[in-house]
Amino acid sequence: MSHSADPRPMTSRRSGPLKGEAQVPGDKSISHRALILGAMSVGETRITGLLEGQDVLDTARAMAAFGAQVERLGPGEWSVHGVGVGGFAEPEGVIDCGNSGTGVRLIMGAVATTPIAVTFTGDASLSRRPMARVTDPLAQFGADITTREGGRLPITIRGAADPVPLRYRTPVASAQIKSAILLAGLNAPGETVVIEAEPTRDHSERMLAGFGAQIRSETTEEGHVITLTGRPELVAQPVAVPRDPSSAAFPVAAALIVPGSRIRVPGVSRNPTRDGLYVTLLEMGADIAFENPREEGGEPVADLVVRHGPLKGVTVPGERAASMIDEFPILSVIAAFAEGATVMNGVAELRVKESDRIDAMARGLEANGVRVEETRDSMTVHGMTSVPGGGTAVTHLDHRIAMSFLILGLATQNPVAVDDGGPIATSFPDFLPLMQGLGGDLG
Ligand SMILES: O=C(O)C1=C[C@@H](OP(=O)(O)O)[C@@H](O)[C@H](O)C1
Ligand SMILES: C=C(OP(=O)(O)O)C(=O)O
Repeated sequence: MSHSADPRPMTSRRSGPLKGEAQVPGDKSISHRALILGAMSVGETRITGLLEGQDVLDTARAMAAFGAQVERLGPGEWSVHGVGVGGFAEPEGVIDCGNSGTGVRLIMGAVATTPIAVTFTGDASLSRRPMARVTDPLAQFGADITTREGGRLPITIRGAADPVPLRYRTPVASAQIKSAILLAGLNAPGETVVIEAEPTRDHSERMLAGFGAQIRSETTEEGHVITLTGRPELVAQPVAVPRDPSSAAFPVAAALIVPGSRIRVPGVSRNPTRDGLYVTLLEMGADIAFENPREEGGEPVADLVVRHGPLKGVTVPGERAASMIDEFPILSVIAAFAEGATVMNGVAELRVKESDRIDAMARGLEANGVRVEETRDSMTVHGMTSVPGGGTAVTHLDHRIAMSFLILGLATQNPVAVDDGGPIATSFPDFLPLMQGLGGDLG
């Protein structure tokens, strides 16, 4: 929900060794998709391990507004009785997606081929983010779409009564664009095809197949090609949401930079399309063991055991960016403690997230004594043996910026403050108690 809550300043301080087990929340990407696909299915979808962050709660509310029966049965346990593909009813009010790019872009896709009129809104951050990347292809299905100037929210979509399928090459590596098109393609006759230059997170493809859609992915000379056959009957499925590797990155980072730490983070998704941070950390020399590798809810998972140790700077190739796109803010914090420079290439997309994450990280790190260089699509962090801290980071309604700087302060000489930790609740509501439980001095 968009709300203008008062800012919640938070501070973190140099801490003793972090110890114990970090039970991080359910994966945010899979949680949104479980609710949306549940709502587009026939029958009851039971979800366990759902992330109960504000982004996902906003998606749950939207599904109820379209006529699905959405019920919370217990912590992380939800039931969705769907209305079937093409079965969404016109909602009475606007659909407010709060802070969530995934929520608004996927739901816009899901309504674009159903003949209902829906107006979407979001908070100040979401209202600044580009939406034409999704509304342009959705219009090609036959939807009638009006946006605020510059393709921004609020947006009204009148879904196509007689949709035509689409063949579309995505202009930027984005699972949200791909997923919006696939969800729209569900109610278009024939084959909808998405072509991406670099593979992006594949949860939509895995889950659509699990719900009974005919979908295939192949790598051709055109790129990574996903083909969906429209008008399936989606069949309700139990969904066990694995723990979020993007949330796990915060306690993992803390253990890597606070001397003497050793923590365990159980049940984290190791989906290869989400694994780039962990590949990078191993290259930096991080001491991370992946124990008990197994399959849970259709995703590879493992228990992470992380120990503090020396790290060295590396160059992260641009081709890896999509598989760790949300982890660059926390990587730039880890990089501040590595020997030498860490160069992050091909990261222009960071400029259109909840905030301009290159700018937010660069300014915040500089305020804490770390040297950073940036270009339009790269960032270089110069590591140091002792990081001064003592600064305040501006978080710009961005949960990952807030969490990244609070982790920084656990290992700096002086405390690190953030102007507003409120947005952390969008993706990791128990971040503070979880980090305090490991021994972190923050709040
Ligand atoms: O599809 C998804 O669930 C997501 C895709 C990514 O966004 P883009 O598609 O804009 O890269 C990522 O940053 C976001 O947190 C979640
Ligand atoms: C970019 C993110 O989310 P979204 O695009 O869904 O707002 C994120 O969680 O880092």
